[in-house]
Amino acid sequence: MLATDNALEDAADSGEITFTGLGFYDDAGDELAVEERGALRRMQGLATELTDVTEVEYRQLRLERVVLIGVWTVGTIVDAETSMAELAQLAETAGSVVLDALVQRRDKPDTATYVGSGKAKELAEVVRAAGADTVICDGELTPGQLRQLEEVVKVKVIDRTALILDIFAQHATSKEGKAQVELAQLQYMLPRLRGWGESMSRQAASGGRAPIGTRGPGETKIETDRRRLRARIAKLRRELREMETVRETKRSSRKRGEVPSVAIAGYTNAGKSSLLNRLTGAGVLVEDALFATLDPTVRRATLPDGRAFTLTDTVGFVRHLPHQIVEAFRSTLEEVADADLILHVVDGSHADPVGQLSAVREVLNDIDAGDVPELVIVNKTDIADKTTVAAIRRVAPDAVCVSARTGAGIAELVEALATRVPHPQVEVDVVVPYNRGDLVARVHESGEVLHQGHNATGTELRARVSAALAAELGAYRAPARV
Ligand SMILES: Nc1nc2c(ncn2[C@@H]2O[C@H](COP(=O)(O)OP(=O)(O)OP(=O)(O)O)[C@@H](O)[C@H]2O)c(=O)[nH]1
Ligand SMILES: [Mg+2]
Repeated sequence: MLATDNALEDAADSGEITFTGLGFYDDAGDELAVEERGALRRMQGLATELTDVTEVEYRQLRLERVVLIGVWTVGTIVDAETSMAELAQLAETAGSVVLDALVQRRDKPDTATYVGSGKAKELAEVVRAAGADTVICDGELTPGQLRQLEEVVKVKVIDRTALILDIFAQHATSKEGKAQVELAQLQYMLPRLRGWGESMSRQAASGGRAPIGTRGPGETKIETDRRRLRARIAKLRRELREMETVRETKRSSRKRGEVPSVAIAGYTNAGKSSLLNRLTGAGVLVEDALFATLDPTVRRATLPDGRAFTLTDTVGFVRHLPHQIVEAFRSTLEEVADADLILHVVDGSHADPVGQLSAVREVLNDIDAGDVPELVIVNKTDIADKTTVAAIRRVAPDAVCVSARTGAGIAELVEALATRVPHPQVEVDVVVPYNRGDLVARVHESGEVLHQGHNATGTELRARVSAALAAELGAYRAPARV
């Protein structure tokens, strides 16, 4: 385990630095957070009674008993199964019970009803027999496809993007996280908006434009909704920009300290938070659920040689992460793009870790983090099979194998970190007067001390430090030795 500061810098976006003694986040605290989350889920269905609700509200109603449907266009049957298993896991994370799952082999999804018309009828039958209230499709559907499939199956139809957005909405806790998710949801909803349970909007939905005479002062509900949505989007954008400024300030103050930063990234549920906990004893929420972590958590850690760095836990990635999410979370994801090193955690026990590796790299490129040095960590080696681990090592030969659960390989990981975390750039040889103890402390904190001694005028230090700190020390350069 790495040494950690007790005064840990908490959730980078809370707008303030919270000091969390290690006892604060103990195991019991984690359980509590998980329990609270469950309670939140159970409260989701309150709006079920509404009869005249907008599309936005309607899509947010509880998903309870669901049937999954997928179109399998490319790849092997195993790929199709992995994809459906992930959809099932996402659905369960959102709080639903998966009753059945169907896959259809097609060259491309049907333009009208996503699956072919015959399959849609079969799906309707399965839905009826199982008593399901929702169908979830394994892809992103057009508004038209959603509506037409709904007409056949007679229950609510949502797509994978909406499902992921729903999970994010349930898991967001910080003010910024909530605002980011809401923004993503509204952007998803806007083009899909249609009234629900109201004749005017029904007309609009089936006929496209509302008939002449129904516009103007007697504006249709859908138009009012659209206007309300746009206003809300603008407001959220403004608020997020302000929060971003706060985050920027904090990040640049961290940068000024010139402590190298390491970001933990990877597919959702890979064990990123577990690894952070294992490395720092930080007590970050770990849950066998997708997207357990949405807010970046920054911890300070020290390498065995005394060098300090920051370690950031981040939101997990997923195949085809909805672009609305990437957009909305761009500012938090920038923490990753700004890092000196990315620890790319991959779940060695998963069915397709190599696919996950490339899905994550795609998102990293998307957020301009493609050039940041990356160290692949194969996690869960306690339950992974050897051939899978070997397959990962073929695509990532430098990968370090660990188990965050048992602690196996963690010592090797710390060693790898020690060689990868960048060393301070400038060597200085100074005598710091005794009244500048603050400077000496900073050299110890962010630099590497090569030699320390004391003389009549002050503390003699030979050390490697950042360029910024070297400049501050410039006034105390040691007299040339004879
Ligand atoms: N067997 C085993 N399970 C692990 C290991 N590391 C993590 N897990 C489990 O994997 C699940 C996910 O762990 P998290 O640490 O929450 O994963 P994450 O990557 O932070 O997930 P998100 O924040 O949801 O993206 C939890 O149930 C952990 O207990 C490991 O080394 N071995
Ligand atoms: Mg996590």
